[in-house]
Amino acid sequence: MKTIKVANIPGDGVGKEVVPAATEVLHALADLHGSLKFEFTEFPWSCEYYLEHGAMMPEDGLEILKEFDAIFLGAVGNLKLVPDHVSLWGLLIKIRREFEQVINIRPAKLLKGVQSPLVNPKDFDMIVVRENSEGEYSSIGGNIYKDEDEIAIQNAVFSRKASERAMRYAFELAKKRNKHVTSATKSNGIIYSMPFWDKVFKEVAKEYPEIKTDSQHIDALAAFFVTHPEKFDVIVASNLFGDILTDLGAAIMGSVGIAPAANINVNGKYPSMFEPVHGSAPDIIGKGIANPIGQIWTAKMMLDHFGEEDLGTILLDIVESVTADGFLTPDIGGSHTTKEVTDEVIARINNYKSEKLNEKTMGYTNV
Ligand SMILES: NC(=O)c1ccc[n+]([C@@H]2O[C@H](COP(=O)([O-])OP(=O)(O)OC[C@H]3O[C@@H](n4cnc5c(N)ncnc54)[C@H](O)[C@@H]3O)[C@@H](O)[C@H]2O)c1
Ligand SMILES: O=C(O)C[C@@H](O)C(=O)O
Ligand SMILES: [K+]
Ligand SMILES: [Mn+2]
Repeated sequence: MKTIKVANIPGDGVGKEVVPAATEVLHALADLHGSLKFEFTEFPWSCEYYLEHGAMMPEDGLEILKEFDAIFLGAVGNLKLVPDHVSLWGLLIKIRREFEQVINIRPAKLLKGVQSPLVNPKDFDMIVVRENSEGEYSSIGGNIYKDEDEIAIQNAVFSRKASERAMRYAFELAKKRNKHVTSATKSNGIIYSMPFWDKVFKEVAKEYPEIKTDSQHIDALAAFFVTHPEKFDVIVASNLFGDILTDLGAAIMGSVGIAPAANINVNGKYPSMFEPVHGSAPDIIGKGIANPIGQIWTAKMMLDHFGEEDLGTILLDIVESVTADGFLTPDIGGSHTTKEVTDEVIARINNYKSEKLNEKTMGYTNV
Protein backbone atom coordinates (compact mmCIF):
# COMPACT_ATOMS: atom_id res chain seq x y z
CA MET A 1 0.00 0.00 0.00
CA LYS A 2 1.42 3.38 -1.04
CA THR A 3 0.44 6.00 1.56
CA ILE A 4 0.58 9.73 0.86
CA LYS A 5 0.41 11.93 3.96
CA VAL A 6 -1.29 15.20 3.15
CA ALA A 7 -1.68 18.33 5.29
CA ASN A 8 -5.04 19.90 4.44
CA ILE A 9 -5.30 23.65 4.95
CA PRO A 10 -8.73 24.75 3.70
CA GLY A 11 -7.92 28.32 4.79
CA ASP A 12 -10.58 30.97 4.24
CA GLY A 13 -13.84 31.47 2.40
CA VAL A 14 -14.62 28.97 -0.34
CA GLY A 15 -11.36 27.17 0.49
CA LYS A 16 -13.40 25.59 3.29
CA GLU A 17 -15.97 24.41 0.73
CA VAL A 18 -13.78 23.12 -2.08
CA VAL A 19 -11.00 21.41 -0.08
CA PRO A 20 -13.40 18.96 1.62
CA ALA A 21 -15.01 18.30 -1.79
CA ALA A 22 -11.69 17.51 -3.48
CA THR A 23 -10.60 15.44 -0.49
CA GLU A 24 -13.64 13.20 -0.91
CA VAL A 25 -12.74 12.85 -4.58
CA LEU A 26 -9.20 11.80 -3.66
CA HIS A 27 -10.53 9.14 -1.29
CA ALA A 28 -12.72 7.75 -4.08
CA LEU A 29 -9.71 7.67 -6.41
CA ALA A 30 -7.57 5.87 -3.83
CA ASP A 31 -10.34 3.32 -3.56
CA LEU A 32 -10.38 2.91 -7.32
CA HIS A 33 -6.61 2.47 -7.38
CA GLY A 34 -6.69 -0.26 -4.78
CA SER A 35 -3.16 0.08 -3.42
CA LEU A 36 -2.98 3.80 -2.76
CA LYS A 37 -4.07 5.56 0.40
CA PHE A 38 -4.28 9.19 1.44
CA GLU A 39 -3.88 10.18 5.06
CA PHE A 40 -5.24 13.68 5.53
CA THR A 41 -4.62 15.83 8.58
CA GLU A 42 -6.54 19.07 8.65
CA PHE A 43 -5.22 22.35 10.03
CA PRO A 44 -7.56 25.29 10.79
CA TRP A 45 -4.99 27.96 9.92
CA SER A 46 -6.86 30.94 8.51
CA CYS A 47 -7.90 34.51 9.23
CA GLU A 48 -10.26 33.25 11.95
CA TYR A 49 -7.32 31.42 13.50
CA TYR A 50 -5.41 34.72 13.38
CA LEU A 51 -8.10 36.52 15.36
CA GLU A 52 -7.85 33.90 18.08
CA HIS A 53 -4.10 33.38 18.14
CA GLY A 54 -2.55 36.53 16.68
CA ALA A 55 -0.88 34.60 13.86
CA MET A 56 -2.01 32.75 10.73
CA MET A 57 -0.32 29.55 11.91
CA PRO A 58 1.41 28.45 15.11
CA GLU A 59 5.08 29.23 15.62
CA ASP A 60 6.02 25.62 14.91
CA GLY A 61 3.58 25.42 11.96
CA LEU A 62 6.32 24.84 9.41
CA GLU A 63 7.94 22.17 11.59
CA ILE A 64 4.58 20.39 11.67
CA LEU A 65 4.05 20.69 7.89
CA LYS A 66 7.56 19.46 7.12
CA GLU A 67 6.58 15.95 8.14
CA PHE A 68 3.96 15.67 5.39
CA ASP A 69 4.41 14.48 1.80
CA ALA A 70 2.28 17.34 0.45
CA ILE A 71 0.18 20.32 1.42
CA PHE A 72 -3.31 20.67 -0.04
CA LEU A 73 -4.49 24.24 0.45
CA GLY A 74 -7.68 26.06 -0.55
CA ALA A 75 -7.37 29.83 -0.33
CA VAL A 76 -6.16 32.46 2.09
CA GLY A 77 -7.68 35.88 2.71
CA ASN A 78 -10.55 37.53 4.55
CA LEU A 79 -10.26 41.28 4.32
CA LYS A 80 -12.99 41.75 6.91
CA LEU A 81 -10.78 40.14 9.53
CA VAL A 82 -7.13 40.60 8.51
CA PRO A 83 -5.36 42.80 5.92
CA ASP A 84 -4.53 40.71 2.86
CA HIS A 85 -0.77 41.24 2.99
CA VAL A 86 -0.73 40.02 6.61
CA SER A 87 -2.80 36.90 5.94
CA LEU A 88 -1.08 35.91 2.71
CA TRP A 89 2.47 36.54 3.93
CA GLY A 90 1.63 34.81 7.21
CA LEU A 91 0.50 31.55 5.62
CA LEU A 92 0.40 31.04 1.85
CA ILE A 93 3.47 33.01 0.83
CA LYS A 94 5.30 31.98 4.00
CA ILE A 95 4.92 28.33 3.06
CA ARG A 96 5.94 29.01 -0.57
CA ARG A 97 9.09 30.80 0.62
CA GLU A 98 10.19 28.73 3.60
CA PHE A 99 9.57 25.44 1.81
CA GLU A 100 11.46 26.66 -1.26
CA GLN A 101 8.49 26.07 -3.55
CA VAL A 102 10.28 28.07 -6.17
CA ILE A 103 8.10 27.18 -9.15
CA ASN A 104 4.38 27.66 -9.53
CA ILE A 105 2.90 25.79 -12.48
CA ARG A 106 -0.51 26.81 -13.73
CA PRO A 107 -2.07 25.15 -16.79
CA ALA A 108 -4.87 26.72 -18.81
CA LYS A 109 -6.89 24.76 -21.33
CA LEU A 110 -10.45 24.31 -22.43
CA LEU A 111 -12.69 21.80 -20.69
CA LYS A 112 -15.49 20.16 -22.67
CA GLY A 113 -18.83 21.75 -21.86
CA VAL A 114 -17.32 24.90 -20.36
CA GLN A 115 -17.92 27.99 -22.45
CA SER A 116 -14.95 30.34 -22.80
CA PRO A 117 -15.90 34.05 -22.84
CA LEU A 118 -13.86 34.26 -26.06
CA VAL A 119 -15.94 34.12 -29.23
CA ASN A 120 -13.32 32.02 -30.98
CA PRO A 121 -11.06 30.41 -28.36
CA LYS A 122 -9.71 27.72 -30.78
CA ASP A 123 -8.19 24.87 -28.83
CA PHE A 124 -5.68 26.46 -26.50
CA ASP A 125 -3.57 24.41 -24.11
CA MET A 126 -0.85 26.29 -22.29
CA ILE A 127 1.02 26.24 -19.04
CA VAL A 128 2.45 29.20 -17.19
CA VAL A 129 5.63 28.65 -15.18
CA ARG A 130 5.55 31.36 -12.56
CA GLU A 131 8.78 32.18 -10.71
CA ASN A 132 7.59 31.73 -7.12
CA SER A 133 10.38 32.83 -4.81
CA GLU A 134 11.30 36.44 -5.53
CA GLY A 135 10.75 39.09 -8.21
CA GLU A 136 8.19 41.77 -7.49
CA TYR A 137 7.08 39.86 -4.36
CA SER A 138 9.81 40.98 -1.99
CA SER A 139 9.91 42.14 1.58
CA ILE A 140 12.70 44.57 0.79
CA GLY A 141 11.57 48.15 1.13
CA GLY A 142 9.80 50.25 3.66
CA ASN A 143 7.67 53.26 4.49
CA ILE A 144 8.91 56.65 5.60
CA TYR A 145 7.44 60.05 6.48
CA LYS A 146 3.81 60.89 6.98
CA ASP A 147 0.86 62.56 5.34
CA GLU A 148 1.71 64.41 2.12
CA ASP A 149 5.38 63.36 2.45
CA GLU A 150 4.57 59.69 2.91
CA ILE A 151 6.69 57.33 0.79
CA ALA A 152 6.51 53.60 0.10
CA ILE A 153 9.50 51.84 -1.41
CA GLN A 154 9.18 48.31 -2.77
CA ASN A 155 12.21 46.67 -4.32
CA ALA A 156 12.02 43.85 -6.83
CA VAL A 157 14.61 41.09 -6.61
CA PHE A 158 15.79 39.18 -9.66
CA SER A 159 18.60 36.68 -9.11
CA ARG A 160 20.32 34.76 -11.88
CA LYS A 161 19.78 31.57 -9.90
CA ALA A 162 16.00 31.88 -9.56
CA SER A 163 15.48 33.25 -13.07
CA GLU A 164 17.52 30.45 -14.67
CA ARG A 165 15.75 27.90 -12.51
CA ALA A 166 12.28 28.99 -13.63
CA MET A 167 13.40 29.18 -17.26
CA ARG A 168 15.03 25.73 -17.22
CA TYR A 169 11.86 24.32 -15.66
CA ALA A 170 9.88 25.87 -18.52
CA PHE A 171 12.22 24.46 -21.18
CA GLU A 172 12.14 20.98 -19.64
CA LEU A 173 8.33 21.12 -19.64
CA ALA A 174 8.26 22.31 -23.25
CA LYS A 175 10.43 19.33 -24.28
CA LYS A 176 7.55 17.07 -23.22
CA ARG A 177 4.94 19.33 -24.85
CA ASN A 178 4.92 21.43 -28.02
CA LYS A 179 8.53 22.63 -27.79
CA HIS A 180 7.80 26.31 -27.51
CA VAL A 181 8.66 28.67 -24.65
CA THR A 182 7.49 32.28 -24.45
CA SER A 183 9.15 34.63 -21.99
CA ALA A 184 7.07 37.40 -20.40
CA THR A 185 9.12 40.56 -20.25
CA LYS A 186 8.79 44.31 -19.95
CA SER A 187 12.31 45.40 -20.81
CA ASN A 188 11.08 48.53 -22.58
CA GLY A 189 9.87 50.02 -19.30
CA ILE A 190 11.54 48.20 -16.42
CA ILE A 191 15.15 48.95 -17.19
CA TYR A 192 17.25 46.83 -14.79
CA SER A 193 15.44 43.63 -13.93
CA MET A 194 13.77 42.96 -17.27
CA PRO A 195 16.78 43.40 -19.61
CA PHE A 196 18.56 41.08 -17.14
CA TRP A 197 15.66 38.60 -17.39
CA ASP A 198 15.88 38.77 -21.21
CA LYS A 199 19.64 38.19 -21.16
CA VAL A 200 19.31 35.14 -18.91
CA PHE A 201 16.46 33.81 -21.08
CA LYS A 202 18.62 34.04 -24.22
CA GLU A 203 21.47 32.22 -22.46
CA VAL A 204 19.25 29.42 -21.17
CA ALA A 205 17.55 29.11 -24.58
CA LYS A 206 20.94 28.27 -26.14
CA GLU A 207 20.99 25.06 -24.09
CA TYR A 208 17.74 24.01 -25.76
CA PRO A 209 18.21 24.42 -29.53
CA GLU A 210 15.25 22.13 -30.23
CA ILE A 211 12.84 24.50 -28.45
CA LYS A 212 11.31 27.45 -30.27
CA THR A 213 11.42 30.64 -28.22
CA ASP A 214 10.01 34.12 -28.21
CA SER A 215 9.81 37.06 -25.85
CA GLN A 216 6.72 39.22 -25.47
CA HIS A 217 6.18 42.34 -23.44
CA ILE A 218 3.65 41.58 -20.73
CA ASP A 219 1.10 44.10 -22.01
CA ALA A 220 1.07 42.62 -25.51
CA LEU A 221 1.21 39.11 -24.08
CA ALA A 222 -1.91 39.80 -22.00
CA ALA A 223 -3.67 40.91 -25.18
CA PHE A 224 -2.47 37.79 -27.08
CA PHE A 225 -3.96 35.61 -24.34
CA VAL A 226 -7.30 37.05 -25.43
CA THR A 227 -6.79 37.23 -29.19
CA HIS A 228 -4.59 34.14 -29.88
CA PRO A 229 -4.33 31.88 -26.84
CA GLU A 230 -3.80 28.89 -29.12
CA LYS A 231 -0.36 30.21 -30.10
CA PHE A 232 1.15 29.45 -26.68
CA ASP A 233 2.65 26.35 -25.18
CA VAL A 234 4.81 27.13 -22.12
CA ILE A 235 5.11 30.68 -20.81
CA VAL A 236 7.76 31.60 -18.25
CA ALA A 237 7.07 34.68 -16.17
CA SER A 238 8.22 36.54 -13.10
CA ASN A 239 6.19 36.25 -9.90
CA LEU A 240 3.81 39.17 -10.51
CA PHE A 241 3.52 38.75 -14.28
CA GLY A 242 2.79 35.05 -13.74
CA ASP A 243 0.17 35.90 -11.14
CA ILE A 244 -1.68 38.25 -13.47
CA LEU A 245 -1.34 36.04 -16.55
CA THR A 246 -2.80 33.05 -14.74
CA ASP A 247 -5.99 34.84 -13.68
CA LEU A 248 -6.29 35.81 -17.33
CA GLY A 249 -5.60 32.23 -18.38
CA ALA A 250 -8.30 31.13 -15.94
CA ALA A 251 -10.73 33.71 -17.29
CA ILE A 252 -10.41 32.50 -20.86
CA MET A 253 -10.95 28.92 -19.63
CA GLY A 254 -14.32 30.13 -18.41
CA SER A 255 -13.74 30.87 -14.71
CA VAL A 256 -11.00 31.28 -12.15
CA GLY A 257 -12.96 28.63 -10.25
CA ILE A 258 -11.64 25.85 -12.50
CA ALA A 259 -7.94 26.78 -12.79
CA PRO A 260 -5.44 24.48 -11.03
CA ALA A 261 -1.96 25.19 -9.70
CA ALA A 262 1.00 23.56 -7.99
CA ASN A 263 3.80 25.13 -5.95
CA ILE A 264 6.76 22.87 -6.54
CA ASN A 265 9.70 22.31 -4.23
CA VAL A 266 12.36 21.23 -6.73
CA ASN A 267 15.18 20.28 -4.33
CA GLY A 268 13.20 17.65 -2.45
CA LYS A 269 13.92 19.22 0.94
CA TYR A 270 10.33 20.15 1.74
CA PRO A 271 6.84 19.17 0.63
CA SER A 272 5.24 20.81 -2.39
CA MET A 273 1.92 22.60 -2.02
CA PHE A 274 -1.13 22.16 -4.21
CA GLU A 275 -3.66 25.01 -4.27
CA PRO A 276 -5.82 26.38 -7.07
CA VAL A 277 -5.36 29.77 -8.72
CA HIS A 278 -8.47 31.30 -7.18
CA GLY A 279 -8.84 33.05 -3.83
CA SER A 280 -11.41 32.87 -1.06
CA ALA A 281 -14.21 34.29 -3.29
CA PRO A 282 -15.81 36.51 -0.61
CA ASP A 283 -18.83 37.26 -2.82
CA ILE A 284 -20.08 33.64 -2.85
CA ILE A 285 -19.02 32.28 0.56
CA GLY A 286 -21.55 29.99 2.23
CA LYS A 287 -23.85 29.77 -0.78
CA GLY A 288 -22.76 26.24 -1.63
CA ILE A 289 -22.04 27.22 -5.23
CA ALA A 290 -18.24 27.45 -5.28
CA ASN A 291 -16.85 25.60 -8.26
CA PRO A 292 -14.92 22.60 -6.90
CA ILE A 293 -13.16 21.89 -10.22
CA GLY A 294 -10.14 24.15 -9.60
CA GLN A 295 -9.42 22.27 -6.39
CA ILE A 296 -10.18 18.86 -7.96
CA TRP A 297 -7.93 19.57 -10.95
CA THR A 298 -5.28 20.71 -8.45
CA ALA A 299 -5.66 17.26 -6.85
CA LYS A 300 -4.85 15.80 -10.29
CA MET A 301 -1.62 17.82 -10.29
CA MET A 302 -0.84 16.33 -6.88
CA LEU A 303 -1.44 12.81 -8.25
CA ASP A 304 0.88 13.55 -11.19
CA HIS A 305 3.51 14.81 -8.75
CA PHE A 306 3.45 11.47 -6.94
CA GLY A 307 3.80 9.50 -10.17
CA GLU A 308 0.09 8.59 -10.37
CA GLU A 309 -0.36 10.08 -13.84
CA ASP A 310 -2.76 7.32 -14.96
CA LEU A 311 -5.07 8.05 -12.07
CA GLY A 312 -4.69 11.80 -12.74
CA THR A 313 -5.71 11.29 -16.37
CA ILE A 314 -8.75 9.24 -15.33
CA LEU A 315 -9.74 12.03 -12.94
CA LEU A 316 -9.48 14.81 -15.51
CA ASP A 317 -11.36 12.71 -18.09
CA ILE A 318 -14.14 12.16 -15.56
CA VAL A 319 -14.25 15.86 -14.66
CA GLU A 320 -14.53 16.65 -18.36
CA SER A 321 -17.34 14.15 -18.83
CA VAL A 322 -19.17 15.81 -15.93
CA THR A 323 -18.83 19.32 -17.39
CA ALA A 324 -19.67 18.03 -20.87
CA ASP A 325 -22.92 16.62 -19.48
CA GLY A 326 -23.86 20.01 -18.07
CA PHE A 327 -23.06 19.64 -14.36
CA LEU A 328 -21.91 23.23 -13.99
CA THR A 329 -21.79 25.72 -11.11
CA PRO A 330 -23.10 29.28 -11.70
CA ASP A 331 -19.65 30.79 -12.43
CA ILE A 332 -19.57 28.70 -15.62
CA GLY A 333 -23.18 29.25 -16.52
CA GLY A 334 -24.88 26.38 -14.69
CA SER A 335 -27.13 26.09 -11.70
CA HIS A 336 -25.56 23.14 -9.90
CA THR A 337 -24.08 23.29 -6.43
CA THR A 338 -20.59 22.41 -5.23
CA LYS A 339 -22.02 19.22 -3.74
CA GLU A 340 -23.91 18.17 -6.88
CA VAL A 341 -20.84 18.56 -9.09
CA THR A 342 -18.61 16.77 -6.55
CA ASP A 343 -21.09 13.94 -6.04
CA GLU A 344 -21.33 13.48 -9.80
CA VAL A 345 -17.53 13.23 -10.11
CA ILE A 346 -17.43 10.70 -7.27
CA ALA A 347 -20.33 8.68 -8.70
CA ARG A 348 -18.49 8.42 -12.02
CA ILE A 349 -15.27 7.35 -10.28
CA ASN A 350 -17.22 4.62 -8.49
CA ASN A 351 -18.91 3.63 -11.75
CA TYR A 352 -15.54 3.41 -13.44
CA LYS A 353 -14.47 1.11 -10.64
CA SER A 354 -17.44 -1.24 -11.01
CA GLU A 355 -16.96 -1.36 -14.78
CA LYS A 356 -13.30 -2.29 -14.30
CA LEU A 357 -14.29 -4.91 -11.74
CA ASN A 358 -16.70 -6.45 -14.20
CA GLU A 359 -14.00 -6.53 -16.84
CA LYS A 360 -11.56 -8.35 -14.60
CA THR A 361 -12.06 -11.79 -13.18
CA MET A 362 -9.26 -11.31 -10.68
CA GLY A 363 -11.23 -8.75 -8.72
CA TYR A 364 -8.51 -6.24 -8.12
CA THR A 365 -8.55 -2.79 -9.67
CA ASN A 366 -5.07 -1.46 -10.14
CA VAL A 367 -5.26 1.19 -12.83
N1 LIG B 1 -3.88 31.62 -3.56
C1 LIG B 1 -4.73 32.21 -2.75
O1 LIG B 1 -5.00 31.74 -1.66
C2 LIG B 1 -5.39 33.48 -3.19
C3 LIG B 1 -5.51 33.78 -4.55
C4 LIG B 1 -6.18 34.93 -4.92
C5 LIG B 1 -6.74 35.75 -3.96
N2 LIG B 1 -6.61 35.44 -2.65
C6 LIG B 1 -7.31 36.21 -1.60
O2 LIG B 1 -8.71 35.90 -1.71
C7 LIG B 1 -9.48 37.05 -1.40
C8 LIG B 1 -10.39 37.42 -2.55
O3 LIG B 1 -9.61 37.78 -3.66
P1 LIG B 1 -10.16 38.16 -5.08
O4 LIG B 1 -11.59 38.55 -4.95
O5 LIG B 1 -9.19 39.08 -5.68
O6 LIG B 1 -10.05 36.82 -5.97
P2 LIG B 1 -10.93 35.49 -5.93
O7 LIG B 1 -10.25 34.51 -6.80
O8 LIG B 1 -11.21 35.06 -4.55
O9 LIG B 1 -12.34 35.92 -6.60
C9 LIG B 1 -12.46 36.53 -7.87
C10 LIG B 1 -13.81 36.18 -8.52
O10 LIG B 1 -13.79 34.79 -8.88
C11 LIG B 1 -14.84 34.09 -8.25
N3 LIG B 1 -14.37 32.78 -7.80
C12 LIG B 1 -13.18 32.50 -7.21
N4 LIG B 1 -13.11 31.19 -6.91
C13 LIG B 1 -14.27 30.64 -7.31
C14 LIG B 1 -14.79 29.31 -7.28
N5 LIG B 1 -14.11 28.28 -6.77
N6 LIG B 1 -16.03 29.12 -7.78
C15 LIG B 1 -16.74 30.12 -8.33
N7 LIG B 1 -16.29 31.39 -8.40
C16 LIG B 1 -15.07 31.65 -7.89
C17 LIG B 1 -15.26 34.94 -7.06
O11 LIG B 1 -16.57 34.67 -6.68
C18 LIG B 1 -14.99 36.35 -7.57
O12 LIG B 1 -16.10 36.80 -8.29
C19 LIG B 1 -8.49 38.14 -1.03
O13 LIG B 1 -8.32 38.09 0.37
C20 LIG B 1 -7.22 37.71 -1.75
O14 LIG B 1 -6.04 38.20 -1.16
C21 LIG B 1 -5.96 34.31 -2.24
O1 LIG C 1 -0.35 36.94 -5.15
C1 LIG C 1 -0.43 35.74 -4.88
O2 LIG C 1 0.46 34.94 -5.15
C2 LIG C 1 -1.69 35.27 -4.21
C3 LIG C 1 -2.70 34.88 -5.21
O3 LIG C 1 -3.12 35.93 -6.02
C4 LIG C 1 -2.25 33.71 -6.03
O4 LIG C 1 -2.32 33.80 -7.27
O5 LIG C 1 -1.85 32.69 -5.46
K1 LIG D 1 -5.66 29.34 -3.85
MN1 LIG E 1 -3.31 35.37 -8.12
